[in-house]
Amino acid sequence: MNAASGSAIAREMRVDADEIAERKAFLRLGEDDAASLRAVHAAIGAQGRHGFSDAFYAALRSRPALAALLRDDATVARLKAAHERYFRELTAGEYGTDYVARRLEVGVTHARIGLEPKWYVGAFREYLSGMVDTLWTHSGGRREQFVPAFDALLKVALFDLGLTLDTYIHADKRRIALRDRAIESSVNGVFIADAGQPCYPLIYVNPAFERVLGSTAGTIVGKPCICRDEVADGYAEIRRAIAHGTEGNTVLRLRRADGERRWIELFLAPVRSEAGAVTHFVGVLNDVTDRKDAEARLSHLANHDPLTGLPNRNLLHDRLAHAITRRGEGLNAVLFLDLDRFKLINDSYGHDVGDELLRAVAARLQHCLRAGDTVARLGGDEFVVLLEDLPSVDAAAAIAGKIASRLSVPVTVGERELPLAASVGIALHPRDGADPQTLLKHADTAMYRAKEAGRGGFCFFAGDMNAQALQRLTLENDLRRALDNGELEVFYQAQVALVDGRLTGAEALVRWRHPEKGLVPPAVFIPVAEETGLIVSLGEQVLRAACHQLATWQRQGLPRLTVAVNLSPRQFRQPDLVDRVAAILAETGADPGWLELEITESAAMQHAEETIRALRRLREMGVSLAIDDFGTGYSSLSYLKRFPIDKLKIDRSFVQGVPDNGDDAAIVQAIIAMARSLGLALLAEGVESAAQRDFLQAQGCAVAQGWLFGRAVPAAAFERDHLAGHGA
Ligand SMILES: Nc1nc2c(ncn2[C@@H]2O[C@H](COP(=O)(O)O[C@H]3[C@@H](O)[C@H](n4cnc5c(=O)[nH]c(N)nc54)O[C@@H]3COP(=O)(O)O)[C@@H](O)[C@H]2O)c(=O)[nH]1
Repeated sequence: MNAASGSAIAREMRVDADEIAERKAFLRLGEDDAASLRAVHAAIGAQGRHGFSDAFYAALRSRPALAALLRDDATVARLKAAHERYFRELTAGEYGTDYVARRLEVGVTHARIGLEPKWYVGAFREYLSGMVDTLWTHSGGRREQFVPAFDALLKVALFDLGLTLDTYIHADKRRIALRDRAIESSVNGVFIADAGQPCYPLIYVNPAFERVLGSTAGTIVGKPCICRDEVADGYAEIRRAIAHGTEGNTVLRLRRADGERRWIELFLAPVRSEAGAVTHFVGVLNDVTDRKDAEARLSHLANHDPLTGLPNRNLLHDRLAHAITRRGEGLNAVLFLDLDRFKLINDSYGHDVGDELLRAVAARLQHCLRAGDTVARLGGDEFVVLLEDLPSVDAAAAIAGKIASRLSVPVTVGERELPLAASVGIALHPRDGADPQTLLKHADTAMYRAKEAGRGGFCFFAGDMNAQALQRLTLENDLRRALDNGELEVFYQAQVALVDGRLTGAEALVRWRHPEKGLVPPAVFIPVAEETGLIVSLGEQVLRAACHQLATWQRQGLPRLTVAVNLSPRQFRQPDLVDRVAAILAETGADPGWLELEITESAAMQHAEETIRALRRLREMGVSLAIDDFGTGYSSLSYLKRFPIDKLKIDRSFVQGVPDNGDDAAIVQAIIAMARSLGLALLAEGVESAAQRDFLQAQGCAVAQGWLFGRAVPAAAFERDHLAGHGA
């Protein structure tokens, strides 16, 4: 209770004039009593002037419990002043509303400082006893004077005592009422459950509790607080707290009265009797559904790929770590997937199409796996599948095969049918690693091996792959240096007319003169260059060198010959390829009519329409065009007819089989017939024997290239071997 004025307290306690009159009447405190006291007032007042208060408070402070309350000298000084005032008023004979108000104020002050009624009553006795002697002396030992005065003093003292004790009761009531109103006004749901009954029935719930759970107190008070068979998540913590009589808190998924499921955070604490026994539980609860939803959204964002909704690297990592620690008999397989040629699709058709393709891949992967398997996207076109507790290596292979096969079916995006293929690398736990990083790294390494082995397949990790990966990295670094240091050289291999062995042209073939390793064959470094993108600058160096060379041969007055330069698929996909070729021709002064550009059949078919446009522009510049490795891809004849090309180069894998291998012979014959019907020139690659040469010539192939006519050699050797006597 705060320091309210006595009259305000009186109003609150309803101690008005009528109440005062009733109290006085019951005590028989009347005017004659007032007169008796007024008669002794002066004598008693004199007693108060002689250090009565000091002695009184010294007596009070001698009791340890009171000394603790009266430790503060300022408070004691204030109390003494009030006490002396009271002393003056007690026998003054005025016991109306002002007097009452002051008494109530004193009671409130006592209650506020924590002076319990027992101390107050005891102290009051001390106070009164001190007056008896004064009264007796003042009466001069006359009973008829002493008794009325003492009786009047007793009545006033009891009148005061009653008022003061009522202020204590009122202060308690007020405190309890405030607590009740605070609990009722709380925004947190509050309940009290009876700890002495089975299932701890609710005995009180506040309005916020009703709002949170959508039920009225009438329907839930008396109902069990913790259901006997409740096993839902979160209840265990509450059961534990109840069993140990301790505090507990948890978050529960509860169903509101209207059926809606909400997340409720609950704090529970035991309420103990004075003897320490748990008699009740008090609980505070809140609806934390919005917070939980936000947390769930954040956690989803942190753990999932926004494009496909699949788990991301984080979550994969967690699941993989969990799978590793789980003790099981089976194997865990990490499948690292990379889409073949995805970048090409993305670059050619735009990111929207690329995104659509990735979503389709995600859906296919999920479709062909069990619910317990994890499909994650790491970014770009990299996906990882985690298969837990597999019975055997074969099971991993079977699933990898299934994935590769499902991902080999083209995806339709809008009106486009996009070719699809994925290379899959597999690492097994525990065989290939004991932690997520190692397993992922090894699966990645195996994936590269799968890619090298031919796209659209899968490959298990093998112990020596890391060494190979390192070798490959070294090769890549060396190649970068080689490009800067001019370690690449262009060799030339002769192309001859079969009818008379006359030189018709040369193929420019790159060689790498490695400072330590010597001559490195292109089959070793071209795939690395292609994968890393270095092929673009490598290809340009070769084209520039070949154009310089042919410009030199032109200036030497040689009869016209074509110099064929390979264009890698990646180079061919460069949007400014045609401008680059034109710039190199201009820079070197080479005659475009002497230049032939070779693109592989598969590169040409990948983007047939774009290919046609690029080839047309090159053709318009006067450059001739050849399809390399013909027969190894799956050319669409309709496209082939539309390609503005001049020549087909029969792949050496077919040439090698002729004339003995019937299949190869049939293929070579079919290619020759096709070229003839399309009006295209022909060249057979890889002719090593006279028998091959004769067969090809007999079938109508006019020009060939191969070791039979000469290996690829530096320009000077080529001039010596093939151009001597022709002006070089
Ligand atoms: N993008 C570029 N690719 C290039 C470039 N230079 C070469 N390459 C490609 O590298 C692959 C291997 O080339 P290489 O080792 O030079 O092999 C070529 C010939 O040496 C070889 N050949 C020629 N005759 C014979 C023969 O009788 N037998 C036999 N076993 N091999 C022979 O064939 C290769 C030429 O192939 P192709 O280009 O398909 O005509 C190879 O794929 C090259 O294309 C470059 O500058 N850029």
